[in-house]
Amino acid sequence: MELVVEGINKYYSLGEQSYQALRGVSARFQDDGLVALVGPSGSGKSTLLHCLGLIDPVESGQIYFEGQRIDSLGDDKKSSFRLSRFGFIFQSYHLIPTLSVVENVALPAIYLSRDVRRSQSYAKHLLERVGLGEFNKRRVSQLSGGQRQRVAIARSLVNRPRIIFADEPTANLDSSTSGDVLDLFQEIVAEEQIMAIVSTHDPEVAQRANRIIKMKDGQLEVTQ
Ligand SMILES: Nc1ncnc2c1ncn2[C@@H]1O[C@H](COP(=O)(O)OP(=O)(O)OP(=O)(O)O)[C@@H](O)[C@H]1O
Repeated sequence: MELVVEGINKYYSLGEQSYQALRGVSARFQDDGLVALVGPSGSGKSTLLHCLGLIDPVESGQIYFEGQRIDSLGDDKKSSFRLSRFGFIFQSYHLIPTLSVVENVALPAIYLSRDVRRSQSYAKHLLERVGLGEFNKRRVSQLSGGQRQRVAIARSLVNRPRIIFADEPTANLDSSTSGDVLDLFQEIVAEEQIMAIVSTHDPEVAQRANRIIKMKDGQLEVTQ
């Protein structure tokens, strides 16, 4: 699959001033497997992931998925596009503590108005896949960090996405747990032929990547 960005600019307003976090970013991703987005703190990695994943709007420039322009979709179309094609994994998991593990995993499917029972049954299958089959009914607060990130991986897969955006997925994990979570993630991404764009400071992620993209001051520095 192909994701193309052309000249995107993103500003944050800071009181009366504005700060330009992305400066004319252009890139083409095509069946790239695991892509690592690296660069110093504040260089714009999270901002770029949020914009590519249609979580945040861009001020100018265009984003195309399989040739279709997606940044200019209306709000409803944008969110159903995002839910059905993209999955997300965050540094601090973003799981809902009042829901059970299986309910968390099924949630993006429920948001797409999919059948609740079928969504939960697929969620259970995904939890087996990430090694948490026995934890379906637990609350998220009863899980370790590594287990929470496995739940988040399962959740990112529930709508069978084409692209997963992961924002520093191992930043809160110790190195041995990170290694295990990355092994699993890498395996699933390859099996399902999903493209994964991962922002990271973790050299282990970069080592595993099929492609490394470097950011500096809101721009792409070097692509390989
Ligand atoms: N909501 C916001 N409001 C104002 N400025 C922001 C906001 N979010 C990010 N920024 C600024 O935009 C720039 C890019 O931030 P971003 O979080 O994308 O960087 P990053 O490369 O992901 O950093 P890190 O590696 O520390 O996570 C930074 O200068 C940051 O201070």
